[in-house]
Amino acid sequence: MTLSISGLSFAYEHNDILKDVSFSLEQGQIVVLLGPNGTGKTTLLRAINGILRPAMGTVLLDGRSLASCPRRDRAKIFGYVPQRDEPQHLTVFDAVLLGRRPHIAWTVKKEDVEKVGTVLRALSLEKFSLRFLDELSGGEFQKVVLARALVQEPKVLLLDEPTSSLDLKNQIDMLRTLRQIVQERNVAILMSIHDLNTSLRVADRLIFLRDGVVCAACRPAEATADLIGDVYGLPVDVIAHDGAPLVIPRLQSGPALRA
Ligand SMILES: Nc1ncnc2c1ncn2[C@@H]1O[C@H](COP(=O)(O)OP(=O)(O)OP(=O)(O)O)[C@@H](O)[C@H]1O
Repeated sequence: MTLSISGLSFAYEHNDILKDVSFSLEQGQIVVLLGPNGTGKTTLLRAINGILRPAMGTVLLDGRSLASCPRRDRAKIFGYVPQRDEPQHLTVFDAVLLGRRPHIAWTVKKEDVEKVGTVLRALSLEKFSLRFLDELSGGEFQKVVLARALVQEPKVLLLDEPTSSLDLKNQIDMLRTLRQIVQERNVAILMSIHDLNTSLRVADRLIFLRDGVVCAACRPAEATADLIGDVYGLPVDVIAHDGAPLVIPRLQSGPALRA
C-alpha cells in the first residue's frame, strides 16, 4: 500500500496554509511530520483524511484518487487521532466500540466486541473499560482516542501529537505499541510530534514543514544541525547517542534560562 500526497494546497479563507505539498508513505512505515507551531501539520493531516477539502492536489491510495471516496470507505482507510478531542459522557468501552462503526452493518457482532477487548488490553486500558471518558486523566483519554482509531483497522493512522499528554514511560510504551502495530498489521503511520529527539528515534522518515512547504524529507540520520536550526530558527547541535541522533539546542547566544 502506498499513500501519495501530490501538489496539495489549502487555504483558510484567503490565508494560504499548505503550498504544493508532495510526499508518499508506504505500509510498514512510521513517518513523522515536523515543523514549528502554526506551520500546517494539523491542517495537512485533516486535508489528507478529507475533513478539509484541499484547493488543489490529490491524495492517492495505490494510485487511486480518494477525492470522491464516500465517508464510510474513507473511515476504513484512515484512522485519525486529533490533537484535541472533547471527552463525552460515554464509557471507555463504548467510545472505543464507536471506532468499529465503519465495519458494522446493522448490529454489533461478537467479533467487534472482541476487537475492542484486544485493543483495550494492548493499551493497558481494560481497567478503565466501564469508566466514563470525562473521568479520565489527559493521558488516559489520549490512549482511548488512539484505541478508537485502532479498532477501526485503518490502512493509515494519522496521529496529531499522540504522545503530548503522556509521561515519559507512557510515551515510550505508546511508541513501542505503534511500532508493533505497524509491523504486525502492516499499516502506515503519519504523525506529528513536537519532541525532535523522540521523532528521530521512532521515525523511518521525517517530513519537515515550514510555512506550509515541505522543506526536507529525509531519514533521521540525514537530519543535520543546519537543517533543524534552519527549520526552527534556533541553532542546535546534533550528536550521536545510543545509536540515534540527539538534538541539543545551543543556548549560549540568548538570555539565560536559569538564574
Ligand atoms: N479553522 C481555522 N481557521 C483559520 N485559520 C486556522 C484554522 N485552523 C488553523 N488555522 C491557522 O492555520 C495555520 C496552521 O495551523 P495548524 O494547526 O495546521 O498548525 P500546526 O503546524 O499543526 O501547529 P501546532 O504545532 O501549533 O499544532 C495557523 O496559522 C493557524 O492559526
